Amino acid sequence: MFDHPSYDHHEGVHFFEDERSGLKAIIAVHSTARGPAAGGCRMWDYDTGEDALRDALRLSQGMSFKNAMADLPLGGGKAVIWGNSRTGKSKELFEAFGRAIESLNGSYYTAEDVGIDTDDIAIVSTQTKYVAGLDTGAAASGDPSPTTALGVYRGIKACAERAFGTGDLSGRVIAVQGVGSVGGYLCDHLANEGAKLFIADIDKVELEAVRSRTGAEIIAPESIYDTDAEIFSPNALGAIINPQTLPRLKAKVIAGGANNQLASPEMGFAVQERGILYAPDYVINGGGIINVAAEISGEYSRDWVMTKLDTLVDTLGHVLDEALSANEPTHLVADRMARARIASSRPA
Ligand SMILES: NC(=O)c1ccc[n+]([C@@H]2O[C@H](COP(=O)([O-])OP(=O)(O)OC[C@H]3O[C@@H](n4cnc5c(N)ncnc54)[C@H](O)[C@@H]3O)[C@@H](O)[C@H]2O)c1
Repeated sequence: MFDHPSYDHHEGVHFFEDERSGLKAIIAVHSTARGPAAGGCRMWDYDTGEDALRDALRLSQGMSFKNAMADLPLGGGKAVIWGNSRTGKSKELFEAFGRAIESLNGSYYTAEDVGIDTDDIAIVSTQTKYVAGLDTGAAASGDPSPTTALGVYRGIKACAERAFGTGDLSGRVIAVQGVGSVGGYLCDHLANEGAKLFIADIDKVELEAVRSRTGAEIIAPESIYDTDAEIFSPNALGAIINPQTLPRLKAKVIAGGANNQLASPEMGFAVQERGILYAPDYVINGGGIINVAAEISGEYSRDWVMTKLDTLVDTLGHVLDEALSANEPTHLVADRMARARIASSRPA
């Protein structure tokens, strides 16, 4: 574990198996320097346990950085459940997962991520109080996706302002990869402002729903990288900016909600070399965790969430401006800022 390429001084990496329900889960706690680790749970049918581990390690580190950049009193962690979210869910599985979280005594809070919905989280909450993203309850914050999407939309405008001289998106051609929870809400915002949308997804039902709401044009999933778009917005899975896809992109901006968009840090340099402005994913997609943090605080306030979102958009602007003026890749500037924020919170 200590030599794993994605291991970054994680405080704890926990493996859980429950034979009765079939649960196989990994909970990675990257840092609790700023507060309890918080980050969603992803359910995915990984090819190997190694793939699941790599995802848990990378996503949890991303959460530390994300929570720091959103200026939240939270550390970073993430859970992955190894299984098919369409066929592998059961009450027993999420109860076992809830017990796993409870056994960590509050060092990790969970919520929704890919493959997990509010019904699943409600079952988890019967076994542990270290859970957020609930639909009901005194401080319930519900689905974080609309707030994530709002932050991504505002972040895209901040990028457009720097790349095109105006944040106005009317008439801008935008390719959106993934129109699930975040991508779907995002398309609504973009279409409302008059952007011309191309959308791709492997889920035909979601695609059709978004097309009929927004008038977007549907593109085959593999062709989205070749679309003649000014902005590319990834809102599906990670590692989609890689040596195979980057040369195909025509966009001047990459800005979307997906986690871990760069296949490797080197891709951040390659993106800059191509003259593309990249919004670091864990900065632009911090809206959802802000919404979740309001729930964890025990007293949900929409005003507090919106104020934090304003600050987040400003922080993204600082990252972009610093990178542009120092001629540095944006991911490097964001990483430096995030690590400095975490280090300054660590008890002496
Ligand atoms: N939900 C949130 O609040 C939140 C917050 C921060 C980051 N994120 C990240 O945003 C991304 C999307 O999250 P979500 O909650 O919308 O998940 P989701 O499961 O609702 O949506 C993901 C969509 O991507 C599609 N997809 C999968 N593979 C694809 C492919 N090869 N090409 C095109 N589309 C594909 C899926 O069919 C699905 O519609 C994830 O990377 C997630 O980690 C989500």
